[in-house]
Amino acid sequence: MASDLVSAATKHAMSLAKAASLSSCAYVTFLAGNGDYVKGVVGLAKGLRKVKAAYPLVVAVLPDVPEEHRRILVSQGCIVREIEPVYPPENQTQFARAYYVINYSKLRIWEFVEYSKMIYLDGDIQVFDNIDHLFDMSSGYFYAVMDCFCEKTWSHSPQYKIGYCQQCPNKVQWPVELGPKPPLYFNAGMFVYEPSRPIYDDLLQTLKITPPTSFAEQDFLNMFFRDIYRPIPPIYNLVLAMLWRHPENIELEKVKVVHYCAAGSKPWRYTGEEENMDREDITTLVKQWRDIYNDESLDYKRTNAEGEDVNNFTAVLSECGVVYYVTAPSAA
Ligand SMILES: O=c1ccn([C@@H]2O[C@H](COP(=O)(O)OP(=O)(O)O)[C@@H](O)[C@H]2O)c(=O)[nH]1
Ligand SMILES: OC[C@H]1O[C@H](O[C@@H]2[C@@H](O)[C@H](O)[C@@H](O)[C@H](O)[C@@H]2O)[C@H](O)[C@@H](O)[C@H]1O
Ligand SMILES: [Mn+2]
Repeated sequence: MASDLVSAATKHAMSLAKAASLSSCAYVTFLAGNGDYVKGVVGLAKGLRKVKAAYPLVVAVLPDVPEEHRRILVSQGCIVREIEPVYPPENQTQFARAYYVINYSKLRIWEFVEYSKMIYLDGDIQVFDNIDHLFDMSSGYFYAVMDCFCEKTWSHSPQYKIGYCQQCPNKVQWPVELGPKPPLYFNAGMFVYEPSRPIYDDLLQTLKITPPTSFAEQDFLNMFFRDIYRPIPPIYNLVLAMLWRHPENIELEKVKVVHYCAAGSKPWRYTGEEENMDREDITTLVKQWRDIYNDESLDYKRTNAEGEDVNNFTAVLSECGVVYYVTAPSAA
């Protein structure tokens, strides 16, 4: 009995793996620790399913992500890939947020060369409209949405100190005495990129000789990809602070991707107490995230070639000790 199941599972996993390798695009996110960000990733997996994304969601997990969280992600149709941490050189830098040091591990996703193009999404992002078309953009560039420098998290920067922001470059001109205007700067919570072994090796080699800075891997990626960075519209990564810092640049009804990065905005731990968190647009966006997260109809249903629900199949397998991470053809 168990041996039949195992051979069936092997065949099933191999057919799915073959299907996944044919579709050389995928979404990818990053998960670290044993805390509640796993809820963000589950919400993202369900959101991609709701918009009928055509590609799987790969989750790059650090070794400290517990087995139970990995099972939850597999049960939601995710492809779970363990990565080793990446640390910046020894430094005295004060990161904008202390935990940013773990975000350098995101660089491992350049090693996922079985995919020709990937869209990286932070675990605190939700996709409310299909964005598969972004995979069709010209290759050879790094696509991401421009960030905003107006939040207190930027108070260390010359931009913040003089009130300059790339979102409104004519409001406060960049003073000549500060030298050339800073190049366009992207938010690293969402980007379209091409995995590549040579670029991966170059990233890690370059990191070894690059002193860390406040926004950790985001600063590093902006420096590294400066020459091929192409801005894409903010509808693809609404950094929430834009709603109160640059509302003139945002048409909320057209936004496809929301990034819950403002302090206090993580939907799975939202209380509404922090600054700006009582805004109607924020409470609405948090509810929209929670509606998806709590929608059981969006849970992943594993089916075989005959379309039969095989969820119990996975459960039975795990009972007889066979735990495998099925590479599903699509998390959606
Ligand atoms: O404890 C943590 C902190 C961060 N992350 C991952 O790292 C990303 C970047 O961190 P965060 O989104 O909190 O930064 P922000 O965009 O809010 O500055 C998160 O979205 C998660 O994917 C994680 O998995 N566990
Ligand atoms: O490790 C650095 C992080 O830097 C970025 O977050 C920041 C940035 O967006 C600021 O502009 C905001 O003011 C701030 O709130 C927000 O946390 C990325 O979202 C995240 O993925 C990660 O790269
Ligand atoms: Mn984020």
